[in-house]
Amino acid sequence: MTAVRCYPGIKAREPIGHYIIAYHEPATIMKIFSSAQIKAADAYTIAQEPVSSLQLMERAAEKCAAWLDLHFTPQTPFHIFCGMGNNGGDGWVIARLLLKKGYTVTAYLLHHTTRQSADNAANQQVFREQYPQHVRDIYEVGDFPVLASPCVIVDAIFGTGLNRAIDGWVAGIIHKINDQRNGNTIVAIDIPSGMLADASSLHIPTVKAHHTLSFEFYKLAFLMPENAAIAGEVHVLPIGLHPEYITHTPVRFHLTDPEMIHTIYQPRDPFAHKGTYGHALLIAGSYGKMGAAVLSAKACLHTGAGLVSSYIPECGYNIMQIAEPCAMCITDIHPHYNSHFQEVFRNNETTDQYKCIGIGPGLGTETATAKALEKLLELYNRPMVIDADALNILASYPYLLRKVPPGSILTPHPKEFTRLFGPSANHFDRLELLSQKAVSTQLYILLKGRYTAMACPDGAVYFNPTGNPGMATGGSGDVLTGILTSLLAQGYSPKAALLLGTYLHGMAGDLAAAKYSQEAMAATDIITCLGQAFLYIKGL
Ligand SMILES: NC(=O)C1=CN([C@@H]2O[C@H](COP(=O)(O)OP(=O)(O)OC[C@H]3O[C@@H](n4cnc5c(N)ncnc54)[C@H](O)[C@@H]3O)[C@@H](O)[C@H]2O)[C@@H](O)CC1
Ligand SMILES: [K+]
Repeated sequence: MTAVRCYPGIKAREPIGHYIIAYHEPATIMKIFSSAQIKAADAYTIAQEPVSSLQLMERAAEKCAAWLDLHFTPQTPFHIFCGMGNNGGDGWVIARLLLKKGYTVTAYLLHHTTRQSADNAANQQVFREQYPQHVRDIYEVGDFPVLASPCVIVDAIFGTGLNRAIDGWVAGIIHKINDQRNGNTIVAIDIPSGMLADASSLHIPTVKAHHTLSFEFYKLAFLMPENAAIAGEVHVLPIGLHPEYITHTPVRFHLTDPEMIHTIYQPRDPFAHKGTYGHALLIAGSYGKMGAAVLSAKACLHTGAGLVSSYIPECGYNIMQIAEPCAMCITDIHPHYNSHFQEVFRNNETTDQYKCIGIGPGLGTETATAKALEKLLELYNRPMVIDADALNILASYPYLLRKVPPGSILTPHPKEFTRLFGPSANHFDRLELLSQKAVSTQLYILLKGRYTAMACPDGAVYFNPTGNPGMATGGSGDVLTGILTSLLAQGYSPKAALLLGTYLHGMAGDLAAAKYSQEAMAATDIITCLGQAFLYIKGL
């Protein structure tokens, strides 16, 4: 069983494999709520709607049972491990519903506490009365059953109510479940047991699920690279939590979605001329790395900038003119690297001419390049896009960061981020650091990854859902720099350019993977597919 992301008009479907991916209803899951907020949404729904907590649990379990029934057949035996809280309550209901559908089910109760939630107790009682021969009790690791493969293990031990690391014999049960991974399928209900929704679960015992059926929302933990091997494929199941709570509750973390991106996208003016959509300048390339300059210039053009100029070392002149005839070229006096690009901005006229500068792809970190960057930052005051070696220069001369024009976009990958801002103990700490730095510098900082995180100067962080591992290849980042520079040059605000550009980049990558495969696609294919991505976003 594999998850696929598909777009209209794309016939080939590329499995995304073990990466986290969700089927979702965008309007409801755009916000990432904390465990406390999810609990409050639950309570709000029960208070506002004619629905009891037991009915809500039944609704959630019905969604899970329907998902399981869609993906498995009654020939596959189910082993459902229930804890004492409401996650375990879900487990009892799922067990009952699957038995009704003709599945072979055994439900196990882990006696990890004497305090059972009321809804768990009610549903356990119903189950024990109806199916007494289908229940086993677990008091210690030795009670773990011998399971015949292939089977489905449903993890309903702990949900979002977990408040500390699992220890003792319950941790032993978690390890026993994980020992069954090969040849069986592990499906976690709401969140893999042991995983904390809002904090790092590094080095603590967690169920390692193949699939997670998450209620209504993504949890922040699912977006963290450190958890990719724990949650497996995440499937968000709407359970009808109250839309008013969802709409009105403020959150720091968001996931961008197609509808949101569609509202950001601005159709072109029918009376437009090439001056309408700005003149972008890309300062890039050095000897041996001219490809980076070409890729960023091409991506910039294919994202709609009116004019694109490429500032490159002398050695790259022919390469650029031949590879991209639509771009204009300015060459540096140095044959192999860029050393005097600040001289383009001798007067206000040239500063006005370039609506946005993108700097960094293949730039190199020569001292002369660093000096030119410092002078450029003193002369140019519009938001710019800073990537790759330009970021490495900022990391080597940290005082330069204060000179970057407010509203600029930095696009580090994790190693560049660490060089710039230092290491973090885990990905939650890194996310906090990312957000703090965006606030303190008043810059937009995009941290590349499976779910690229985009931190804004107001403290909000947006995660981008598009993209695939085929994009983990040289040149993808150069393409992103070109896209972002293009959108800024066209007059999009930095935030709009950031959200739209990153989404487009990932979507074009998904389209390229669907067409050529994740393995065979190259960064040039991302550029080729930008047109189709635009058409998709426009047509929504
Ligand atoms: N919020 C919602 O919208 C809904 C939530 N439901 C379920 O309710 C779950 C949350 O339920 P609860 O708040 O009851 O919490 P859980 O079911 O996650 O479990 C909490 C239980 O574990 C114990 N516990 C906590 N940390 C522990 C540790 N480290 N070691 C051992 N025991 C520990 C607690 O004392 C309590 O008994 C969700 O994950 C979801 O599965 C669904 O039933 C319906 C709707
Ligand atoms: K669980």
